Order: sequence, then C-alpha cells, then structure tokens
Amino acid sequence: MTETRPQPLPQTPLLQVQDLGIRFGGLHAVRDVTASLQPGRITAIIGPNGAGKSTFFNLISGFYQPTSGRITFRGEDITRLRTHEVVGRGIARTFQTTTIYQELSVLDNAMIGHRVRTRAGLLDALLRTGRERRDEEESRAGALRALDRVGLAGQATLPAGALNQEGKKRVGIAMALASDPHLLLDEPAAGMNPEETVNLMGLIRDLVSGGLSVALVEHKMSLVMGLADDILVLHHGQKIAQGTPAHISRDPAVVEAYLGSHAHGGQMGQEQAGRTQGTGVNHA
Ligand SMILES: Nc1ncnc2c1ncn2[C@@H]1O[C@H](COP(=O)(O)OP(=O)(O)OP(=O)(O)O)[C@@H](O)[C@H]1O
Repeated sequence: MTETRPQPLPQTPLLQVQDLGIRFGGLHAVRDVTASLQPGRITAIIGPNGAGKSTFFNLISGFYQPTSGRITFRGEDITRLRTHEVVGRGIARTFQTTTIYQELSVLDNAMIGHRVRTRAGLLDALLRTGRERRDEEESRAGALRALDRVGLAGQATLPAGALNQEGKKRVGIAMALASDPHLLLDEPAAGMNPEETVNLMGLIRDLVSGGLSVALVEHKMSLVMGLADDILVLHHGQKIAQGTPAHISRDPAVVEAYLGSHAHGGQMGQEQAGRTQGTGVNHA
C-alpha cells in the first residue's frame, strides 16, 4: 500500500494587487500592476527613478485612490479604504525621520504611532474619560512593546532629536510597529552611513523572523540583493519582473531597464551582498 503524504497547502498571498493603476492627468504613474506579496517575507520594490515605487506604496497605504484595479489584503478588498482604515487592517508605513517629533520623547513618538488604532476622540481626551485613560495605558504598553522590538527600550525617555540617524529611523519603524501591523511598508531614509544601514538590515531581518512581513523600497541595489526574498521591479509604472534576487539579476527586461537608466547610473554588475549569490544591479 502506498503511503499518502499530505500535500503542502498553497500559500495564500498576504497582499494582492490586480490590474492596479493610477493616472495623474495624462501620466500613468502606476499601470496595470498585478502582483502578490507573500507572508513572512521581505519583498523589495525596485525600479529606476520615477518608476512608480512611491506611488505604489501610496496606493497600498490608502494615501492615493487607484483609478483602476483592486487591492486585497488578507482576503479583504481594501481598494477604497482610507489611510487610517488601512492601518486598522494591519498595514503600516514607517514614519519618515523628518516627520518624527524631535522634541518629544522616543516613547511619546511611539505612542503617537499607536494612537491611530485607539478609539478615544478629542472629547474623551479633553474630559479625561475612563476610555481615554484606558486608551492611554494601552498606547503606552503598545509603544513600549514596539520600542523593545526595535532595540530602543533603553532610550524611551530621551528626546527623539537626540538620537543619531539610525536611532531616528528606529523610532520611525517603532511608530509603525506600535499599531501592530501584519505588513510594514518601509522606505529609505537619507543620511545613513554604511554601518547604520547594515544595522537596520539586521533589524528588518529580526522583525521578519518574529513574524512580520515587510515590503520595502530601496535604492541601494546591493542591499536589496542581500536582503530581499522577493523583488518586484517596476519601470514606467508597469511591472516588468518579479522573483528572487538571483532570478531578477538575470532578467533581460530588468537589465535593459537599468542600462537605460542614466539617472541611476545603473548597470548590472557582479556585486554580491549579504546572503544572496549572483549578480546585483551595481550602484550604491
Ligand atoms: N501626486 C502626483 N501628481 C502628479 N504626478 C505624480 C504624483 N506622484 C507621482 N507622480 C509622478 O509619477 C511618476 C512616478 O513617481 P514615483 O515617485 O512613484 O516614482 P519612484 O519610482 O518612487 O521614483 P524615485 O525613485 O525617484 O523616488 C513620476 O513621473 C512622478 O513625477
């Protein structure tokens, strides 16, 4: 008698976009993008300048409303949801280092990130109702958990402005994590030195090991090749490839897009970084 083995269940995507698009007047900034992001993975969104990467994030996070297509997150259609509703469903975007409150403590910043999930309104806050007090306690606990995850628990009382660029970036990530997302959308921060960049890559990996899924836009291709499990390549608003770093670095359409991209000075080189073997798009 032959043994019947259980078949592995097909993995349900965390996020799916179907024919997603947005026009700004005559410009199709994102066009007919169909792609999925798998849970527990790091997906990098890459592409030459103006490819539509930020716009893609703005669509997923509800900041822009698409002019066509559909976005499904954990099986739910979130296409028309507003930003705070998207956060409520479990997609959070790293706060920019330029938008954190420099004079407030690291903890207060993280609490602001948590507040988007709590229900107390302005009236509750002014009247210090029981609900407001409960919400504040919840925010503090959520913020402390987030600070712990990014390694800033020991700096909670410092003003955020006293931290270096890496620290500020960690605050921005904590603000997003405070809403306890399933998916973190992360974008590059300016002014990071190579050591800080490596540290932050380690943090992203740790967060993913802890169960988070991450989608990130990153311009430094050597980093992407070493960090991402999966890469989605956009060019002129369209998806031209998706796959593993090894697959992407050999994809003729990707090579062509980067060779043609003077803005990025991009060419596919032999650079290697991190755990990934194979070619990388050679620019820092
Ligand atoms: N709100 C907007 N109104 C009009 N055009 C826009 C708007 N947002 C983006 N665009 C245009 O859409 C295109 C894609 O821009 P986007 O910022 O998404 O590209 P990107 O891949 O993030 O670029 P970069 O790598 O330079 O940051 C560009 O031509 C840009 O000028």
